[in-house]
Amino acid sequence: MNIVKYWRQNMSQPPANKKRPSSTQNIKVVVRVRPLNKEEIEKKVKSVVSCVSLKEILTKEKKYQFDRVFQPDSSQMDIYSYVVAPMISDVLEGYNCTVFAYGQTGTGKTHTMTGGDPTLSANVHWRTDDLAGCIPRAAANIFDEIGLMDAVDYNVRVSFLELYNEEVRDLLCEEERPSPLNLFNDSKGSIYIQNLNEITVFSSQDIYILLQKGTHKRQTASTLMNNHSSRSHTVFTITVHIREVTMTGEDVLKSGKINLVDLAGSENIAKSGAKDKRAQELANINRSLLTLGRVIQILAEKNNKHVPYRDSKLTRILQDSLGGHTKTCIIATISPSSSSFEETQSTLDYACRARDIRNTPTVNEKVTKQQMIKDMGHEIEKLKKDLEAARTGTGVYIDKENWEQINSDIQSTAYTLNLKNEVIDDMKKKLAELEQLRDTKIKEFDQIMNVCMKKDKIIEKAKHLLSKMTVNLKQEEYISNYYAVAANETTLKAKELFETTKKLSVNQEILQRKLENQYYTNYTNEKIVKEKSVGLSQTISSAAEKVEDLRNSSGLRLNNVRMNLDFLASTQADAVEAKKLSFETQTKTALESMVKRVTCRSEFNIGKIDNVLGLVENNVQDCSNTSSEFESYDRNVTSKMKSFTDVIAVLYSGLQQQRQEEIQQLQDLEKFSDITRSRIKQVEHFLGVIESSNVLGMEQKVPEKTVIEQKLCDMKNRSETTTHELCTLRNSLKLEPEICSQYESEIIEVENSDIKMLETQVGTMTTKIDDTRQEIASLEEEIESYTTQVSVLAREVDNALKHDIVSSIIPVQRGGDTPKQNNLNLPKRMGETTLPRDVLVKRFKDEFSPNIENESFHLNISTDSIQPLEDDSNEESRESLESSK
Ligand SMILES: Nc1ncnc2c1ncn2[C@@H]1O[C@H](COP(=O)(O)OP(=O)(O)OP(=O)(O)O)[C@@H](O)[C@H]1O
Repeated sequence: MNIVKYWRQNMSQPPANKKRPSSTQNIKVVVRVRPLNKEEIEKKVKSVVSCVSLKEILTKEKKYQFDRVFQPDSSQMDIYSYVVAPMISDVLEGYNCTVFAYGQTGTGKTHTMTGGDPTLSANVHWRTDDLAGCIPRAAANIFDEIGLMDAVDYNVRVSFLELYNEEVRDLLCEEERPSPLNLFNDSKGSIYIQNLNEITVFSSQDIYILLQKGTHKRQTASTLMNNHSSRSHTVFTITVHIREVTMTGEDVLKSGKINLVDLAGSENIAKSGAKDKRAQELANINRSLLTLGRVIQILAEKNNKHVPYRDSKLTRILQDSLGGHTKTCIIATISPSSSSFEETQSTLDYACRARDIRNTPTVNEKVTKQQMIKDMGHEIEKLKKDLEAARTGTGVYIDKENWEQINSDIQSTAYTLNLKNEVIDDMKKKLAELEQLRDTKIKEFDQIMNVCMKKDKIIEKAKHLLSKMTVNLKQEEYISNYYAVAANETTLKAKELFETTKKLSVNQEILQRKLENQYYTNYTNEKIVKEKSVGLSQTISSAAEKVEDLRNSSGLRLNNVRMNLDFLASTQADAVEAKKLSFETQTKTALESMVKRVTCRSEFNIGKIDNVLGLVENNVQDCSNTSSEFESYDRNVTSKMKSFTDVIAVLYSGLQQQRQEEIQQLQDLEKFSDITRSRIKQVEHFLGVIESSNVLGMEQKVPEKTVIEQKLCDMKNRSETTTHELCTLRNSLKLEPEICSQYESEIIEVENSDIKMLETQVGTMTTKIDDTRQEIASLEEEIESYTTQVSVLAREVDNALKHDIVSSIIPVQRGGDTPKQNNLNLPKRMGETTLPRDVLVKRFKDEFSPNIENESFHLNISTDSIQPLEDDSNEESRESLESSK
């Protein structure tokens, strides 16, 4: 086993467990815009992309940013220098690198990766060759670089495969029946393509030849978009193995490779016009590109989703280059043509997404010579054991052919096993994916259920709203019908009004003429009234003067009457007062003389008189208690009685003798009392006369009746007291008849004089009352005459008004017949047509509310069903109008 074979078997991909940790970096993405081709120039196709800067490109819709943008005039070398050249040194350092061209068909992928026929420019240096693409340049560049290195030993190997209709083909295989190329995941997780030829090359020329050979074998076809359209994806791989000696003198083997991928162009089937086989090719191309796009999308999103590398062989082959340990660069090729705008936009979006993919480029492990010897020693040992077993017959000896057959069977079994394992792995992964998908779907289902429930609620609400809206719609129909009827009615009313207005204008003219006549007549009458009013006012003023005179004269007379009455009242009061005083004085004097005589005549009956005197004293004290007016008199009597006590004592003896006389006197006193009583009656009679004579307020002016009655009452009391005393005296002392008669005569005298005086006073008063009556009668006559005069004056004024003014006023002349109001045909219900909406809505609800909830509710409104509003409704309308105001 040579070194290269060893490497191929053990180190073609860096083993996962032997990789050194490295930093991640984004995939490099550049855009190359091809120039307009001849055809496009002829058709004067417009360019729809513009390179704004080295890193920005602008389409008519969007601006994109990339690691670099190559304009249409960019050279092949420009692309190579920026994209591939840096990778060559990486490859030589032990990195795996990948460059792939992606883009719409005919945009220059093959031109960029391969370029012109490299064998034709064999004598041209790759740097100066204008046509050479990235692959021949990389080949030449690698050899240049290796030549510059102090490599002890190196090996450059090339493989070239194509992926056509999901089938891997070896483009460098010269066998007529090539072995099938199967993809394996080796024990280290890397992709291994079984039976793929790797041809060792020693110069760039070797590579050019192989490239040319392989390119010839590649599936191409002429399409509408490209005369030499590649119908397959190709991967051209240059692997470099370098043996070098370390500082410690140790031999190490390092390896790096570069994959140069030229993808088949994505294409619109309709645009391409592909049919049958070509359509099948295109579908496969598009499917694999779609998977590549999905892988890029998932890797760019970085959401730890499963990356579907296994969905296509293209992505399986490129697995390590996308999100793996490879340094990767994508060259997106686009056409500037406006006819390809959609594809260009799609390619740019695709490329833009790919910028987010992050790889972790890792240097392949260098293998030491010792390790290699050790591993190879193990191998030799195994083979030795097999040989020994064969020689000694302890093992199994098998014929060479059989052995090869067994080996091939083992290999095919291993292959099948591997396939099965792959299938199992795939199924496990798919199972995991399905479980994940199931969980996701359950969550989605729950979410959908929630959404459904919400939607159900929304639908319920919508239904409710719909029913409401239906009712509203019907309500609107009802209202609009109503308004239509109302509009018709209004039109009719308007016509009626128009006719009425015509009639009114005629009537107005008649009324106008009447008014003018009326105005003229009123003006004339006003003038007449003014003239007559002057004479009437004079008459009224003379009447007023007369009334004033009468009022004055009657006032004077009334004052005289009043004064006379006042005088009469005052003189009467004075007379009564004087009479009172004289009566009291006389009574007092009479009593004093009577006491004196009694005292003198009762000397002999002193003991008995003591008793009588005590009684008299008690009586006098009683009299003083009953009347305040007699207090002073009582005190005098008492004091006199005291002074008389001594005298009485002296006279006591003589009293016995005079007893008979006293009895007589008592009898006389009784008579006196009778007379006094009759006088009192006379006074009462007198008072009655006075009372009956009160006319025209005289009652107020005559001395108060109550006062006289009081006095009379006092007199009665005193008279009774005196009578009582006399009785007592008569009974106890047997008063002498002489004394009594003397007393009687004295008292009669006093009484007579009093009565006379009273009679004269009464006569005077009667006379005065008669005078007053006469004056009142004359006054009444005067008032009557005054009333008569006033009534005469009033009649005069009345006559003047009736005859003088009214007879002078001109009667209003007729200006024509006043039109009858009945003739006017005015509309009676003008308010009906302007019925407010609120009222209509209320009426609608009242009429149809029981049916509104019913689904089958159908509003069938005929114009007949709309009745004019009753008074209540008018009231409502007015209320609603007011509220709306
Ligand atoms: N940058 C460029 N400068 C000059 N000519 C170019 C450029 N890019 C492409 N072309 C020309 O355009 C034509 C189509 O190019 P190419 O075959 O490389 O496209 P493609 O993308 O590989 O197409 P497909 O996907 O169909 O294979 C070729 O004739 C090529 O020479």
